[in-house]
Order: sequence, then C-alpha cells, then structure tokens
Amino acid sequence: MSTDLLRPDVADILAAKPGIQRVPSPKLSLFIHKDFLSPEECTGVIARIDANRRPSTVSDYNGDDAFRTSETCDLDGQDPLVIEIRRRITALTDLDPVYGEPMQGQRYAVGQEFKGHTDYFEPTGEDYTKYCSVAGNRTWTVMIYLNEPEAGGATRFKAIDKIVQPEIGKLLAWNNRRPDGSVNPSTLHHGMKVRAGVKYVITQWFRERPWG
Ligand SMILES: O=C(O)CCC(=O)C(=O)O
Ligand SMILES: [Fe+2]
Repeated sequence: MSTDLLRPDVADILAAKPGIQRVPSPKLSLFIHKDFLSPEECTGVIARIDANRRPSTVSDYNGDDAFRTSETCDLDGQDPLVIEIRRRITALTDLDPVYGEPMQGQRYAVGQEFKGHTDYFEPTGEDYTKYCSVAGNRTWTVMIYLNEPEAGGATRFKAIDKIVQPEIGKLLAWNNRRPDGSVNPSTLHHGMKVRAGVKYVITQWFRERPWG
C-alpha cells in the first residue's frame, strides 16, 4: 500500500478550514479561499513575475500555437516571500512540501489565455515519461489570483459549469485525481482571455512522489 493512502484526505482537511468554501459538485473537489494572500504580498509577487518572465510552455503539444499564450516566471525557492507563501499553502492543505513543484507565476496580457486543459499529464501522452518518471503525476493544484484584470481573465471549469472570477489574494485548490487515484477529466479548465488590463496568478502543483 502506498503511504499516500494513509495520509488524511486533503479534501477533508480543506473543508474543515476557516475561510474555505467548497464548490458543490459530485464530479470534482474544488475549493476557494478568498483573501488568502494580502494585497501587499500579491504586489510583491507581481513585481517578481514582471522581473523574470518567459513564454509559457505546454506538454503534449496539440498543434495550436495559441493554446497557451501567457508568460511564466519560475519563482525563486530561496526568496523569503516565496518561502512564506509555500509554507501557508502547505499549512492550509496539509500537503507535504516535498511533493511540491517549484512555485510559478503566470502573467496574461490583453488577449492572452490558457485554453481548456487539465493540469495532470495524460498517462497515455507522449510527454508522460519526460515529465512524470521521477515525481509521478500531478495530484493537487493550488492557484492564487494576485490581481483583478479590468475585464476578462476568469477561470472556467466547463465540466461543472463554474466560472471563477479573479480577485486579489483569492486561492483555488482542486484535486486532479478521482477517489480511485485515476486522473479526473472533470478538472478541465480554461484561463480565459484577458480583455483589459493584465492578469497575474501563482500556480503551485503537487506530485505523487517527492519532487527533488
Ligand atoms: O490563469 C488561469 O485562470 C488558469 C491557469 C492554469 O490553469 C494553469 O496555469 O494551469
Ligand atoms: Fe491549469
């Protein structure tokens, strides 16, 4: 038996936390926590993203060059602000930090988006071994909106008909797996086009096995 199965269920832990709201759906475990980060913390991360961004990439390229048009920043794991945010995320979820990927920031200018996708790697996809041979697939996604673009930029979960609006410091967390451990296609989500302003988020993914 994997020791993973002996850990308390992250969804139960999240559901019991003050400030957490569960999005009602039998199809996936999705949670929202407003004001998880302060506006000052968000401003600090935005400055780091602006200072160090590169074009975002995708796995299992599907021929659509406009599939993910944003920019990505690999946040510095030694930076005290990044360390503090990671500590708070792992305290909220009780996920072990050793399972965490390096934290990233994403930036979307007007017209940029991340079309409908899932965060797990397709177990049958050509990139699975490349991305998952060491740490395994992604388990939980934690995402935090750092600002509110003037228009657009919501995150749409099509399978459950839910649209989440960006708000400063608002955290989203969802389980990419079903209770039996298989990947959950109902986690399909779309970072919709920013129509005015700029959008910034943090993404923190967790894996089945230790990252490093
Ligand atoms: O920006 C968003 O709303 C979604 C981002 C996302 O899905 C991702 O980075 O995997
Ligand atoms: Fe995603």
